[in-house]
Amino acid sequence: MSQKTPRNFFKPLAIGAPEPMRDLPVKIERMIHFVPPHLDKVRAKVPDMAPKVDVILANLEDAIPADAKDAARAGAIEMANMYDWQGKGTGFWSRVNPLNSPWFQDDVSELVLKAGHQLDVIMLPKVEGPWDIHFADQYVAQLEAKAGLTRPILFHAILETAQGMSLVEEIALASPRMQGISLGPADLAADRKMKTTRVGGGHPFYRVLEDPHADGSERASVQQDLWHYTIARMVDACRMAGINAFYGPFGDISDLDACEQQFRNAFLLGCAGAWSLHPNQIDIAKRVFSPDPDEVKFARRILEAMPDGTGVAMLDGKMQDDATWKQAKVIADLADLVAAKDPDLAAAYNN
Ligand SMILES: CC(C)(COP(=O)(O)OP(=O)(O)OC[C@H]1O[C@@H](n2cnc3c(N)ncnc32)[C@H](O)[C@@H]1OP(=O)(O)O)[C@@H](O)C(=O)NCCC(=O)NCCSC(=O)C[C@H](O)C(=O)O
Ligand SMILES: [Mg+2]
Repeated sequence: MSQKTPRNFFKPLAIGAPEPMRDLPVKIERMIHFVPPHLDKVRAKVPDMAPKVDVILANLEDAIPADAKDAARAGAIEMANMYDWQGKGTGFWSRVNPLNSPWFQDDVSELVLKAGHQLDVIMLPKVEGPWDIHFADQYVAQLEAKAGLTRPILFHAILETAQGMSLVEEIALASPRMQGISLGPADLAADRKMKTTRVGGGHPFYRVLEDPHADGSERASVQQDLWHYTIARMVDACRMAGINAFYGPFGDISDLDACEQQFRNAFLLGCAGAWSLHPNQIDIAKRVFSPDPDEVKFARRILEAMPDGTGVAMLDGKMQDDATWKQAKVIADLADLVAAKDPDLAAAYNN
């Protein structure tokens, strides 16, 4: 048997390392806000930004120049001490460099040994298979033991290679540390040899054309979603493993409408949040990944109409049953989490 036994799955991988979590913390993670830690001007904004977002991520990988990797790592460790992350509830994550890079070992060891007490999640890029998670899992356990940490640091994998895509279910199940997976559309497009230089969103050439008309009139054609299959499969793998799926970056910073549409597609397909690369994407993610007030009120009506979650009811002409009760529960529970952090939305959900 190549799999660990169920009992061994939750055994610490180093003597002295904290017990792996059996249940993940329940948090809202509507936006994972990327910060380039080597830029003093942007890093200085962290204490002001932290209360306004759900997660701040210190990015050490792509978008950080090779000659700034040490500065970015030092900046990330400084960020750990710029805010009371564990006390105030905003997630503090860091995206480290790839496991085969010359920077991975220093990234992970310095983050865990010097910032582990504040670090919630390590984001692992370019994950090829469960073996990457297994390696990082034991390496981090050794470092946690050395640092005397009492809370395990969780992992978030980026789905951005064709091999990783083919093994996404095994990646999702590879460790108790797994808390989520994000789509990385740029690297995945490159690895798949897709013919687009865009970071997420659609492409004007990816369309469906209507059949020819007898009268030769112009045929309607509609742009299609390049990412539907990928996001849907990622969501299935994550939900099967009891973790959350996330849409990653939307690179056209100036196109707020297309960003919102891409985030909304991901939300409707089951994603819990998205990356925000720029301040102008934070409110888009907040708006999209918080349930709509009218949807919340209707969901609560479904729960009230079937208190024990079984049977059938008609609401506004729509059939409700055990399945829609579960759908309603997803929306109502998310609304409760959002309302606890966002007084404006709390008011909108309750008026
Ligand atoms: C994309 C940017 C380089 C744009 O920065 P800039 O040119 O400075 O934008 P603005 O002039 O509009 O900035 C306005 C003010 O906002 C501040 N700012 C900019 N970015 C951030 C930020 N992320 N957090 C906080 N504050 C930010 C500027 O400093 C300006 O402030 P002020 O002058 O005081 O008004 C930049 O946004 C950026 O670097 N974003 C992060 C990009 C990133 O992390 N990319 C990597 C993730 S995507 C990826 O790796 C692909 C993925 O893996 C895949 O494979 O798909
Ligand atoms: Mg990438």
